[in-house]
Amino acid sequence: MRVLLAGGGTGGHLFPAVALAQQLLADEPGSEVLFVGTERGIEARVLPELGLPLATIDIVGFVGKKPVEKLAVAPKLLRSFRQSGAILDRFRPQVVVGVGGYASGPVLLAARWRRLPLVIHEQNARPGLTNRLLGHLADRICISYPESAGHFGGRTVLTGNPVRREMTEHRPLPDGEPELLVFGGSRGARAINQAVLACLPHLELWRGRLRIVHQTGEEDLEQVKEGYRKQGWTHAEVVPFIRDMASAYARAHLVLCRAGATTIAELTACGRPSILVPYPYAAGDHQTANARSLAERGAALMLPQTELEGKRLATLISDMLSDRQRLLDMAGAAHALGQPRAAELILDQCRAVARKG
Ligand SMILES: CC(=O)N[C@H]1[C@@H](OP(=O)(O)OP(=O)(O)OC[C@H]2O[C@@H](n3ccc(=O)[nH]c3=O)[C@H](O)[C@@H]2O)O[C@H](CO)[C@@H](O)[C@@H]1O
Repeated sequence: MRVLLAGGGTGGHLFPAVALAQQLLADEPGSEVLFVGTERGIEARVLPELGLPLATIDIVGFVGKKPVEKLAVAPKLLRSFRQSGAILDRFRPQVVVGVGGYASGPVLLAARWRRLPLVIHEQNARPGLTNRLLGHLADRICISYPESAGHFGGRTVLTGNPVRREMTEHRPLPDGEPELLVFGGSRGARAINQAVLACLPHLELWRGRLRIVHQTGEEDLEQVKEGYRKQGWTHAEVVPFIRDMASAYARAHLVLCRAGATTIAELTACGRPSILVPYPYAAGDHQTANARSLAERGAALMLPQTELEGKRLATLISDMLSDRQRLLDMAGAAHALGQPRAAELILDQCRAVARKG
């Protein structure tokens, strides 16, 4: 099957598309995939490293702009629509899959113009703007949470949110010295970075015993590195971005992170206990809804950002790492919520609507 995957911008949109490409290439070795995104999106950094092909279009975001600025965006939208058409005519996909993020908009519109079959994947319980606007054009809408069906009318299929292949293998909680994985979605989270530095003085008993792997995002890297160094936590690994998240999850006894939909899908696929700090400004506060769905099932602890403070955080981390049975129970509850067949189910929908030939 020849599949065009449109969208990205952030990891939460891109990595489910990577999961689909990996599954398709494994199931049908003769198949072809092409991603369409932007030069500025995470896809331009990540896909070449994975050996997956990317075509780019020029597009800028619409949301949050003033009316005058929106007008200025109009010619760019037209150009991105033409660029998308040219890419579609060259690649001639049998099906186009939109994974959300504004780059998927013009591609899906240009594909519908050419009467190509369209499948949309929505990662969140509350759908993003692009998917809401384009939902009525799609042949199938694959959703990750039953709640989002209401936003799309009919044509939805509950598939779950697929995770990259290397994360689908469940690995039990490791033995040995404890390891804490800290990350703030695909771009890092300043509030988490600062809270972790503020909690170190309250984790004195753990110094030298607890290994921390901390993704900061690009902007805060130096400041966070300096914070660990000043406080004598010399064995923390502080990086702007983690390429091999599967290994990072596998080594972790506890994860401190945001509650983006793809992060949640990975925590449940890998079966890892977590402290979730929802990003409070996400559209419709959807990260709180994501976090709550795990917390209510004993699969995570939710810590609202308003309560994120050094001493409190240190107490939570310390209490959890001291109680292996609690970690194991939480890991088990998380794993029970995983959706290991999500990629296969979405590809089944693609096959059902794909053009022949
Ligand atoms: C602020 C905001 O609105 N964020 C949204 C965005 O988040 P964001 O892009 O942060 O998405 P998620 O938290 O869902 O996923 C992050 C992804 O990046 C990967 N990763 C992260 C850090 C790292 O160092 N290396 C790495 O590979 C993770 O493994 C995961 O695959 O898209 C998600 C999916 O639509 C939404 O649910 C989030 O609410």
